[in-house]
Amino acid sequence: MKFSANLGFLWADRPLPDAIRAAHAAGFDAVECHWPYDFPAAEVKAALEETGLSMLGLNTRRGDVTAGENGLAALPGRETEAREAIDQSISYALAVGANCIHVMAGFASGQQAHDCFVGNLTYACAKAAPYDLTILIEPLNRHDAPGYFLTTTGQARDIIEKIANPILKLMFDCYHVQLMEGDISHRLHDLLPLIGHIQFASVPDRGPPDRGELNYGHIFQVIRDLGYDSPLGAEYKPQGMSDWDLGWLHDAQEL
Ligand SMILES: O=C(O)C(=O)[C@H](O)CO
Ligand SMILES: [Mg+2]
Repeated sequence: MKFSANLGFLWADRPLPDAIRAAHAAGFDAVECHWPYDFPAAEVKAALEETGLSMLGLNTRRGDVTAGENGLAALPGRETEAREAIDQSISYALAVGANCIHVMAGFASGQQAHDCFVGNLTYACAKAAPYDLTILIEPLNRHDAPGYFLTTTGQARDIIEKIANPILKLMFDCYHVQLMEGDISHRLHDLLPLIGHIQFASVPDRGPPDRGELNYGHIFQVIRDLGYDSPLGAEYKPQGMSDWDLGWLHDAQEL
């Protein structure tokens, strides 16, 4: 199996080009990031070319982070900013050769927020379609992101089916799904046609996948047996030296 290092959490203390080099040296097959916009795209692209890794995905910017914002796309009245953020993410993705853009919804609720999110995602799909990019939406769990608009795979499925554009897909983050809904194996099976990217971390501490309440040895095999062969995103937060032991990676790459 193949694995992507999420550089929003792994080697996050380094400039993004150096984090890409570290992920390559550690044996990852690909990388992905959160918000790369502080780093010149040319430097990121050069590090990708030097290592041979591809950048799988990046997120739209969150808005006013100092005010606690976590995305703009479901915020009624903020459509102009949300669409600028989408345009920015597409430009950056094209400049570095990234495949997927996660459009972040933000903290909101209700029908107006839903309509706003659908409108902005429809815009994102129309803008991204000529470039063979995938637009992702990701349910986040209520412990880490209380008040976030998108929280369950059912809600995401409804939105994806309503927009009905094949480039709009689900980011299935096993960590968030377990905290909100559980039943990971059945959900992976049922949602497979809608899934554009899979991420993972231990539950509940968001550490490496070789501990916690989920058995990733089993889940990785479920994913493999489903015929899903894109790299899986290691999106976890190492907290101590032992969390940097990548034995799990080398074992899982043999599956
Ligand atoms: O939080 C996550 O799981 C993500 O994947 C986002 O990209 C960052 O909020
Ligand atoms: Mg995630």
